[in-house]
Amino acid sequence: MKVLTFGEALFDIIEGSAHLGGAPLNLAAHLAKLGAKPAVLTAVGRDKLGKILISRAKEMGVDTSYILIDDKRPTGTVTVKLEDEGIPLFAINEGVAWDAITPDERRFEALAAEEWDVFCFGTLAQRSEENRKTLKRLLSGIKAKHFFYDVNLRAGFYRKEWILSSLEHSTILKMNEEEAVTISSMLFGTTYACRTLCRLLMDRYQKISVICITKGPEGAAVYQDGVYEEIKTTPVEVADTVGAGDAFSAGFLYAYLSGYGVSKAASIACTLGTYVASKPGAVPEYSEELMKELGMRL
Ligand SMILES: OC[C@H]1O[C@](O)(CO)[C@@H](O)[C@@H]1O
Repeated sequence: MKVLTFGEALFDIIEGSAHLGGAPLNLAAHLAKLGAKPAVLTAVGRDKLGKILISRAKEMGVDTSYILIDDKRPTGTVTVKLEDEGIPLFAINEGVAWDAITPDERRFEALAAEEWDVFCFGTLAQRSEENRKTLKRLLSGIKAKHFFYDVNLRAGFYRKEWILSSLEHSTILKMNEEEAVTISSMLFGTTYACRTLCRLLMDRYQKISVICITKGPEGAAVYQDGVYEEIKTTPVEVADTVGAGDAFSAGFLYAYLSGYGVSKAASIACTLGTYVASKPGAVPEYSEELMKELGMRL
């Protein structure tokens, strides 16, 4: 399974300790752990953190050949404050390496020459003009069976026009419950229930064939071919919810692209997302128990 993710790669500083982070990198790391072959198109600085990030990503089985090195900007960092129930508040530094993901012609050609199973992107990296340009080129130049858009809104770093153009290009859409409320009022001027929102989005965006909505401890919902289904998850004690959504995405994509139906894929995704919420950071080690469970279900 060949996956390309595009966007931020960084370190989350959660209560003083550094963890690998950035939704596209988290997603790739989980996909690699599950057995896919993910590559990340991002940028780090020519600094110590950048070196560590690349070597950790490599160790986990992520293809780092599209991680660009920026001579001027530092590797991205995010300070994460945890609110009640491990809900994170992000202070996302600006002017960092992943704000200028600008591959040269040779790299663009290499990316366009490959056949990807899925190309994954989000909203945050679109905060810079350089990245919006790169993304535009990728969305029209890359050969991928699926275009996975994780809405993943971060306060202060999204605009309606970026979301609308992202929706135009996606075939699989993922958001959480709060993002569903934002999207609903942004697009339709009112807060529709998730089921109605899914139907309206699919009527409007012909390319979208699957929508996932994560609901924290409640589990998730998945919508395909007019069928809306809710998947329950077993609640856990939460360490922090950082990266739980990214782990959900990885579990869903891995299972769905392996040929499982959307409800089974969403259930596996919930297992992985819940596990990540129970551990500090976005990409914790997998326990024996988790691997056994995934092994039995995949
Ligand atoms: O990508 C932006 C932020 O969101 C996360 O990916 C979690 O979903 C963090 O690791 C990162 O700081």
